[in-house]
Amino acid sequence: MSEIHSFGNLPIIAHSWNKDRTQIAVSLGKNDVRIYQKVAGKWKLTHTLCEHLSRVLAIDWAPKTNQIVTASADYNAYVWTFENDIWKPQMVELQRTSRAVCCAKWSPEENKFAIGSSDKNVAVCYYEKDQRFWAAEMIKKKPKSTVTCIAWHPNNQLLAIGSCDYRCRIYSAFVKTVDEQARTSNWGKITNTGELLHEFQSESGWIHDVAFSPLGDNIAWVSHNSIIFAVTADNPSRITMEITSYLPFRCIIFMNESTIIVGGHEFSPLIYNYDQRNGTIDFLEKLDRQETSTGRQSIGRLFDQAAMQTQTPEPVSTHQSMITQIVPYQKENGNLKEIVIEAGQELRGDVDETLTVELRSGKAEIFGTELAIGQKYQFTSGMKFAIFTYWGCTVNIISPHEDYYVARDENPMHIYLNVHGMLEQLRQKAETEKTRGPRIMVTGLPDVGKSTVCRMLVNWAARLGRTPILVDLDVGQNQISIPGTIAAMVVRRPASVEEGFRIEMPLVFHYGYKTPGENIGLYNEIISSMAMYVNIRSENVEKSLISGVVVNTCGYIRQEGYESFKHVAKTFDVDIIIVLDSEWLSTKLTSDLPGVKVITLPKSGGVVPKDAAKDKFRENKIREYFYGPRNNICPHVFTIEFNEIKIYKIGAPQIPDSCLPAGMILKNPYNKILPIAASPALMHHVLAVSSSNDPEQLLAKNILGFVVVQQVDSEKRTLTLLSPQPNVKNKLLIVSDISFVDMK
Ligand SMILES: Nc1ncnc2c1ncn2[C@@H]1O[C@H](COP(=O)(O)OP(=O)(O)OP(=O)(O)O)[C@@H](O)[C@H]1O
Repeated sequence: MSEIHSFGNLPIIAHSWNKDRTQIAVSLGKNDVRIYQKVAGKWKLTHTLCEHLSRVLAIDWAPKTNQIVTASADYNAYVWTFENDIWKPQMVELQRTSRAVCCAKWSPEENKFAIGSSDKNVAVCYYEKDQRFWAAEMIKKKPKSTVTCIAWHPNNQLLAIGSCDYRCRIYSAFVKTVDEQARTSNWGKITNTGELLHEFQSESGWIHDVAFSPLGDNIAWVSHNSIIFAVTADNPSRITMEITSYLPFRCIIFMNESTIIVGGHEFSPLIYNYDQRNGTIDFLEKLDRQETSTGRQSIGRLFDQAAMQTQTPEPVSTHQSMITQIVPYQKENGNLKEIVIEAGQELRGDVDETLTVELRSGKAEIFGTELAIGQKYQFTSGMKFAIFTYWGCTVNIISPHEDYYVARDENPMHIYLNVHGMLEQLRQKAETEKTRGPRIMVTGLPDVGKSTVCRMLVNWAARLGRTPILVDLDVGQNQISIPGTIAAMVVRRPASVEEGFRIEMPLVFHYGYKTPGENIGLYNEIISSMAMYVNIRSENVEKSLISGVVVNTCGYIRQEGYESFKHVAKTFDVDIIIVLDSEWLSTKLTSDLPGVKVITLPKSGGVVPKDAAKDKFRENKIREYFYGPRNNICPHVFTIEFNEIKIYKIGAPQIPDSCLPAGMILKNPYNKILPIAASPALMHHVLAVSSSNDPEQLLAKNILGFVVVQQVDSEKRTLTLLSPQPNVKNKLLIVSDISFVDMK
């Protein structure tokens, strides 16, 4: 789809948009720059910038600082600042430039810009605050001919230029005065301004335009001989080129890391794909889908008398003449930002739509999982993350929103790391003394980061080759299994940044509710069963014994909840209790559990109550169970007869003794195993498939998996089930209070 904006009949030599695309600055090949503003859907000329004495060849409007740089054939460049409804010019001090200034571009951070000129000069310009003028640092190793184009690397410190000596060069554009420190780059070490890092030889065409990809890993340029060139930072010695049969190209941009758009004398923008791995550039499509190449025809017609005489009507094309420049109008993937995170700081994100993170240099981790350099991690709506760096790092973030920030507040990560250090010492001691490794329970009020601390502790342990057992007793938001269960697993490798733990052979017990308070007796009983299995595993596998156990709890601390904490501590025989952000709780636990070491830790400022998001989280967790973390699994839907399965409910309602038949005493109703008949009341409920064949053992045995009731046909006496398996592995099912409506 194309939109046409018209600014008269003269060719547009250069143009640049303001930040929100409501204004545009154009050069129509004269010595002025015209600024148009959209008023009631029409472009209205609002300002004319008159200071140049000759043709304006380049314009760049810095979106954030709202400054415009213009370059002209009058050998000058000006920076225009908008004050009191007037654009005020200030000349740039380009002392050694005595030919036309052909190109000018702001750096991504807009604290400097670069210009290129016909007398082979390239200058990086910045504002001298003390003396209040725009100074220029000239690049010494200059090209051997006119500098025609400039592109900035997203890291703000590398500059690519193309020139008429058929070469494309990458220079360091680090300027001491404005750049705090030199950044790392995958194109080589950045040092002083003008250091030449790469020189790429093109065939034999003047280079008209050059571009870096959004992440800066690739560079591409076009030359007058209709060739597209591209190089990737991973292999800078290999220049990929595509010799095309089109008319010469004048401009090039990257849409993403591999998609390139070129334009020029052909009238229509063309899309190509650059495959860095295979070293190929392949044509994809014409953006302006014309049947015939209008540029070729009109040029042909200039020399073709016969054609002129017959006066064939000019074919209609969106572009009626050469394409001089391509500028992104609306970015599909939001803005890319390079962010430097200082040592000990955390970058936190609460994702609105989608967000991509890439570690460019240094070391960093997300909740204890190390990030790999160059790998892109994607987060979707509602996800939270925190990138912590112990040594300092640089990351690229692509997000359509500003849904991330670098936290400057006091960060408890060092304290958490110290706890990990202490646990590791205990493991080493256990290893030498052939005893048991540490068993930790993490408690606290709701939403203080308990699950996150557990995740970090087991991730750090796994990174050292340990295999701790993670036990998650959080029935509302279990990290291992679906809501309404408690679960345990051996952690052999750190959790995936995007998908969490890789769940291999988890041990899962059915509970059936999202808070322990719904049936605290049942909750405590299944905790006892779980503890028994975990103890057996630890005692029988030496590595597990040494690596220890990390138990996550619910934030349920009412009277019975507190008693439940003590029950957990006793059944799992924990040595250390970590209490997050609650002096009251740690004091009480210290006095009630004298043999256990209680440590109080602060909560992270990044943890925020997620009440509204909890239901969404639960729904996502169940969806993930059936459809996979990336929606890449296709579950089964099948029908089963009522008599093929037996459904049970655990826990009878508490009935006052006065309501029971005389003499009858209802003992422990919380763990009563009640057979129930299949009925429409089961619709959308999760059913846990027990590993037991004996109904009496339903409480003591673990769960094999889950199904969801999608339909109940009382007439045909059938149930339609959503299931990860094509059948139900066992015939005894336990109904859960948790439901899932499959909207897919
Ligand atoms: N440092 C951090 N920066 C940003 N977000 C964080 C940080 N630590 C944790 N979070 C996020 O805060 C939310 C709450 O954390 P978490 O689930 O660990 O708390 P909890 O105490 O276990 O909650 P609950 O009581 O519901 O079990 C989660 O979405 C988690 O990803």
